[in-house]
Amino acid sequence: MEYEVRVEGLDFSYENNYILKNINLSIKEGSFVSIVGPNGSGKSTFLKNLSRYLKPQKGIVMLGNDDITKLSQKEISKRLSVVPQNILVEFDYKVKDIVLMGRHPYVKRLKGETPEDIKIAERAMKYTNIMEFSNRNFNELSGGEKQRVILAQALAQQPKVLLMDEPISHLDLQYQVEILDLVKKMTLEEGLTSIAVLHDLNMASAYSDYIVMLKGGEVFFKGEPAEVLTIENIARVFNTNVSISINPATGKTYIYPISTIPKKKRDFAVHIICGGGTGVKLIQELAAAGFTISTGVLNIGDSDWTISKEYELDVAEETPFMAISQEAYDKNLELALSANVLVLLPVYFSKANIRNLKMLIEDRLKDKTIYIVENGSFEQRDYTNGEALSIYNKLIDRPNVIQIKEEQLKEILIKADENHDK
Ligand SMILES: Nc1ncnc2c1ncn2[C@@H]1O[C@H](COP(=O)(O)OP(=O)(O)OP(=O)(O)O)[C@@H](O)[C@H]1O
Repeated sequence: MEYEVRVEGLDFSYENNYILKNINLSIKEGSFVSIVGPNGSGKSTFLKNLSRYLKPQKGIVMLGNDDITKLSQKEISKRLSVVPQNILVEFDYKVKDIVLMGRHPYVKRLKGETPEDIKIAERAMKYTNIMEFSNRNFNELSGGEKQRVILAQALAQQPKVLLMDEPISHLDLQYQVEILDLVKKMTLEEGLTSIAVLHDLNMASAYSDYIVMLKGGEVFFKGEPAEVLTIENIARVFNTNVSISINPATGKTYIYPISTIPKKKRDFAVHIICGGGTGVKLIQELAAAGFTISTGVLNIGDSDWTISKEYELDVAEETPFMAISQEAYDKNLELALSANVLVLLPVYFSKANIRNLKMLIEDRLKDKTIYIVENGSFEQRDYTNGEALSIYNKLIDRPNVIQIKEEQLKEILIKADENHDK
């Protein structure tokens, strides 16, 4: 398969300060790729390594079939153009001259621009809707107008690859959509490969074929928008609670941030048996609703463990890959006993964590309401040769156990809390 941009084993550091670590990516020709990640995660540094403005200490960047280090600056400029984050134009050039500078890689020495160059620059100005101020001085323009001029210059370069660092940060909504529509159209119709640093995850979701999520200079997740922009991934990378839905108009993932300030602090305590990421969404929702939450037994480093720690919950924990010890079991039971209700999420059971299930049939918990969330068949989650299934079957027959869908859980717990307060 032909790849327009390929990055292999790229490491970059400023002096001894490692910024990018072992980046590997293959970006297909004609795709729209967004680079997302928190401030300081290395997005701009990564783009600068792609354009050879910065040179990686390790690894290679391929443009088509060529190693970028083997190409001359002029050759790179014919294939790749950059819309930088900070636009600095020291001399007060006219807009049309700045756009025409995009033709420099093509201009033959002593010959100057040809009528063809001028036509291409004008087309780029029309595309970006800046014709009306083509005779004005660049430094008089607003931030958004400047951003469009720089994009026009980049397009006048007729690149195969367009790198954009926060290209819509200064634009109002109309121009955000216009510019991203324009770039998207060029990827679809002209095979342009576009790689953009975007802060707005909803814009990234709407326009990208592929998203790369950086954290601490490493690729944390990459893939199609719906695979990358999940509640769990956003919580881990941005330390932020979001809820996600599918935009009915576009079919794309839509992200809503959730304030972490609980509307009401509740004494009502919920102990959640989870693991492997099954608890992330519920923990966020219940924490946002003000519940007192505990979790267990979770292996240290598991995504449910990580989010529990971020929310400073009480967690019964165990060393990774170890079976639940007596000590962890006792802590889990202690948390379960002090909670008002228990919740069992659809986790996989193996010999290592089967004690989480066994605990729920302890006599001491027979008066505690246990909500069980099932999302398929328990058999598929049983890796204990039937031992877990037989405990589970006993459990669901108990009068204190209620089977429930996960989406009903929050409302039921809110009601349970209100009844409990009366
Ligand atoms: N010229 C430089 N010299 C030394 N350190 C730098 C330099 N430029 C950036 N850094 C550091 O490299 C890290 C990554 O910065 P970078 O600008 O790539 O992040 P970013 O993800 O684009 O951030 P933002 O979202 O804030 O624009 C930061 O810690 C930053 O302080």
